[in-house]
Amino acid sequence: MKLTKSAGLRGELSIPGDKSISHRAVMFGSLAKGTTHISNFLSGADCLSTIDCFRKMGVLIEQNGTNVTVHGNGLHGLKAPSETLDVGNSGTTTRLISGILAGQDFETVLSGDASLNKRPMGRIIKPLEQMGAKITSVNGNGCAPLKIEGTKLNATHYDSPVASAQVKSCVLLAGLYADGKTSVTEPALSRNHTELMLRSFGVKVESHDTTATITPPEEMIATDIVVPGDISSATFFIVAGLITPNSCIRLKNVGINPTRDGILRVCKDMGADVTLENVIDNGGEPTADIVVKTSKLKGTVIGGEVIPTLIDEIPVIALLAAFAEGETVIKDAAELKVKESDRIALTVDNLVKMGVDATATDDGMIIKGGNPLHGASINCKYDHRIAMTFSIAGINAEGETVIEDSECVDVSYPTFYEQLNSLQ
Ligand SMILES: O=C(O)C1=C[C@@H](OP(=O)(O)O)[C@@H](O)[C@H](O)C1
Ligand SMILES: C=C(OP(=O)(O)O)C(=O)O
Repeated sequence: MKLTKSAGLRGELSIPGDKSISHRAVMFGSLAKGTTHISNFLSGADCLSTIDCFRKMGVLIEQNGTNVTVHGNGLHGLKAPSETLDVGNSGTTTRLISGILAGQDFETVLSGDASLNKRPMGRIIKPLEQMGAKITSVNGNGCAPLKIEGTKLNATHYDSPVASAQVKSCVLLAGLYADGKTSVTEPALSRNHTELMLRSFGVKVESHDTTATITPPEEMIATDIVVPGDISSATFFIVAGLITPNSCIRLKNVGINPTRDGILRVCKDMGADVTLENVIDNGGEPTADIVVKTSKLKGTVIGGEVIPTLIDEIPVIALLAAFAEGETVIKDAAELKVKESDRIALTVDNLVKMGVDATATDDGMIIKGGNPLHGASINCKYDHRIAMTFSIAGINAEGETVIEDSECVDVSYPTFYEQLNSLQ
């Protein structure tokens, strides 16, 4: 993909469905009794991997674009797959499904693409083993492929060393099959979509501060899910609207769950002109239209408890910081090193390539704003969020920017370039 400087972005976008919520709707619908209708489903490669895995375990799932119907098999109705489950590029699919598979009465093997098979799975192997699960890293390196021999599980309490919704969700989902209440405490609250959605499927889940507790149900009951727009996807256009001169963009129907809204807090701290309209409280997963205008920005410090609420947005927040006056420090974000790529190194390297004063640190980065950007050839290492971040950089740089392997945006945002073009 080739990009050149934009004269301004104007118009409105309907942001595609939330990736985290789309994954969970398919998983929980598959385990429920009855039919779950999902609307505004994210038809991105990661969520399609989740559909594929459950189809291979005998669940009838019909997909018609953003409408998905899941004919659930019930809590104990999954069938042994006849082949390895392909989790593609998706950490969420891998870690959440592992919790479910640990409690089945059959064996499965999970494997993904080159990036996925390098990501750490020890973080789920440890708590699952504490519950009595039989789960092994086939190559003995703590990564996928994973072999999971389903078995009876013991209820447990797990103190997670990381604020990770994938780890928390894995343990809670294994808890569906445990012999009593299972709880997880995390160092800071991560996204709570699992807790909220399990409740809407009739499961008792209690949340107190950073602890979530599940009581294993007899059955889960199907329900309909309307997926809000993905705030992580919206953030590319929030940043684009703020840094591109002469811009005014309305992003419609974006999920603003407080465990996901850190970007809005950062925008406020940086002095950005971002307003929320049509705020709707959908019972736990609120939505709003986000209106963004070109702004004069100032640097800030981003760290601590806000980090899990904006973890996937950090590469593009770093770009925002490059257009702010003064220094921005991003800290407590070492988790970025174990995403689809090392997002600290790759973000900083590519920002520097485009002329930004950016330095990587052990747990984040320091960006001094104000340097003009110039075009560059960007190797995104097949990381969708890096490809989109540097596409937005490209429309704000002198000369031409080329994004290699830009098709990887399909992982979370297949219509990204179409929507970007519609604003020019
Ligand atoms: O639970 C989820 O849906 C997700 C949790 C986050 O990962 P971690 O749990 O590893 O922080 C996030 O980065 C990922 O994109 C989606
Ligand atoms: C980290 C991400 O996803 P996952 O962990 O599901 O691969 C992401 O979408 O940025």
